[in-house]
Amino acid sequence: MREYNFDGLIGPTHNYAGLSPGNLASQTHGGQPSQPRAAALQGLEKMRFVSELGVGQAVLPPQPRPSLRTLRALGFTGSDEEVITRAARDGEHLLRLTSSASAMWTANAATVAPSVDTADGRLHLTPANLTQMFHRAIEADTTHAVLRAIFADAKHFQVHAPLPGAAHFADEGAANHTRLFTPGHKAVHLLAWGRSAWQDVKGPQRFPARQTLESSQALARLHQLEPARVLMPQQHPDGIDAGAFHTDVLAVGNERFLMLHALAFVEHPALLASLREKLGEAFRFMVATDDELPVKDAVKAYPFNSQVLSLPDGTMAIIAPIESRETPTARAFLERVVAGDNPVKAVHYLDVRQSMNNGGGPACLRQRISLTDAERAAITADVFYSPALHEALAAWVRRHYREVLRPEDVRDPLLARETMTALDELTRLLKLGSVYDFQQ
Ligand SMILES: NCCC[C@H](NC(=O)CCC(=O)O)C(=O)O
Repeated sequence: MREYNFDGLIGPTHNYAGLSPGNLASQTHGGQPSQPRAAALQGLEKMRFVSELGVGQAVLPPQPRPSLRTLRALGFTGSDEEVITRAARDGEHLLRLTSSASAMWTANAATVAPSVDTADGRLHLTPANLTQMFHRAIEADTTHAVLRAIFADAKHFQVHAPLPGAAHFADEGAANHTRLFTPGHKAVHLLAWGRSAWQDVKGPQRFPARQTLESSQALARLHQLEPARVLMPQQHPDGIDAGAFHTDVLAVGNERFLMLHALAFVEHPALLASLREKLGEAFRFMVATDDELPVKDAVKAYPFNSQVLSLPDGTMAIIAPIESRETPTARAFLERVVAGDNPVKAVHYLDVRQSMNNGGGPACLRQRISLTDAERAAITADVFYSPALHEALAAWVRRHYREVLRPEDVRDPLLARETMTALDELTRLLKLGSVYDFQQ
């Protein structure tokens, strides 16, 4: 098995609309101009870096925005241009909600269980319904279509439908999922959650908890995971109230290593004890206390939203956002990790600032999918990273993306046209077939 990081290609409408309460970066940068072209190229550079480390890399496409399908479903009629002009008359907010390039954060696209962990020996994927935030909920249908197109071979893959219902089964995908394993032990899946639909659990006071316990339970069932190898910790309500809207803002794990902030989970010492019991002596962890790394710094600098990657030489490397190098407490923690008794031997700081300014670090930008050789061979879409694909995608970005997008630009009907032209070309470049509603 080899892990592939499926990064979201940042879409042409990348903008700062302040859409996510509880996500402090989104709130802070709302209304500022964005740089879609630079954003997409930053994302591609991260893919290049990861690939050059010898780690599997692949790409997932952006989604059509503004979502004309959504605007039509809300009653705006006429040609594409008329739909946008009419929606703009009702104010900019609806256009902002339907123009977000938020599908770039593919950690939220789905939750995945590799075939070694599932009862039927197939790889299971469930697109996240993202019902907690309207601008993200409209991603689910297209994500489902894209995953069905890529993971089409039913012998190897099962792509489930997004979880049904609204608030009860709110699901944010792999941002709340961590898979850990040690030699000689089966993998353990951590499926975290922030609130319960039915049980009386103390949740955050200030900001919304996005994922429910009941969703995590449904994912464990759908993916046919062995119940004894699943743990469902609660995200710490104080962590959520400090801006950790997803688990991956305060915790990240890989194979036999987990690093976390003390406010990532409720009762983290008990969680670490059960992990030690399930994974044995080889399991390693590093906890940052609030004294060492104030949660405010962790939310601002995102050291836990790093990618922890297994390298071909058996060691691990951390890909952290440059904000973590600029924040002394975050940097000191990462340096302590590298010096500690664990497999991490290096930390690399990368610039994904365009995405960071909306609350998405290196880990948010990727969906981890472990594939056997046979599974990889069953995928016919051209989504696996290569220097040639990089060149083609960078040229595509330069051809189609605007340099700057101001908040009021979402009113421009040309933006939708440009995006459709770009995405239509992209589906051919990636050999995806017709996955978008405007292609039907
Ligand atoms: N995993 C990181 C997700 C970040 C994402 N941000 C946003 O949607 C901000 C969009 C805006 O405000 O323009 C979110 O909060 O779900």
